[in-house]
Amino acid sequence: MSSLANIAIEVAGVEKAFRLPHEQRTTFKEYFLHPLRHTTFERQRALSGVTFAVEEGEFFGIIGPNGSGKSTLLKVLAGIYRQDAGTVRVNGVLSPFIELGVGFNPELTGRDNIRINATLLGLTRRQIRERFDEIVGFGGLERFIDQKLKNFSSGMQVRLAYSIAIQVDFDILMLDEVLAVGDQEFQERCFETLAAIREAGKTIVFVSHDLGAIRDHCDRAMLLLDGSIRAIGKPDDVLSRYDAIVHPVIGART
Ligand SMILES: Nc1ncnc2c1ncn2[C@@H]1O[C@H](COP(=O)(O)OP(=O)(O)OP(=O)(O)O)[C@@H](O)[C@H]1O
Repeated sequence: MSSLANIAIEVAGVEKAFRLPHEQRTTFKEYFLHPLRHTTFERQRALSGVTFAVEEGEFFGIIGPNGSGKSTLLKVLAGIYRQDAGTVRVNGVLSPFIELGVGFNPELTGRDNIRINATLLGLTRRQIRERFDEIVGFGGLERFIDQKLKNFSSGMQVRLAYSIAIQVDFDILMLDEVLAVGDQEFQERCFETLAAIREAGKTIVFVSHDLGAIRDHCDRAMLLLDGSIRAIGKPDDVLSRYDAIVHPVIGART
């Protein structure tokens, strides 16, 4: 393991569960028969004993089936959720890039949304002015920028959100399944920017169901299953493990 100075993210023994309410009374009759019966809660475990580290400058991929805990983990890293147990250490400025388009207002134009979203992400007025054309240009949104956001397709909204987010100064960029809705050409340009971000020594944590992208771009990958780490290492090895777990019968035949 590298010295701590080279570690961007260090996670040790992280646990996270959600409380899911169960309403016991569903009808008026039940309400009158059992007026004191309360809502009960079921604990939904989302992360269990999660321990790993990401080195500075790494392009680190996280994969796993739906509901395996990937987004919860990113939200714990970002401090949006507090873990129930364990420690999280983040060395450097984390991009607030967790769910694209947070703060977007569908009733406002693309132009106004850039101003608001970029302000929320920490850019000054002057930075927004200076970087405005680059944001619009990267998103290829020149023709749409004065239209209301509700008229943007979901792909266009993602283009806009991504274009703003990469203008924010950060050391660690977290992407949660955000490129999936972009078209092929936009995705390729995004991966070019990600390569440049990495060249600049910054760290990228990339959650995706696009296993090809994980294989092609990540230095290392991690497989989450039911909130636990099932594999971590070279993308090819982790993808094989994923395949063996998700398609065990096929895996057994090959
Ligand atoms: N806010 C929440 N309240 C209650 N349960 C939640 C909440 N967020 C996530 N969960 C539960 O935690 C588990 C992990 O969910 P999470 O969204 O982290 O999975 P994921 O791997 O990101 O899934 P996906 O690939 O579908 O995006 C799931 O069982 C989910 O139902």
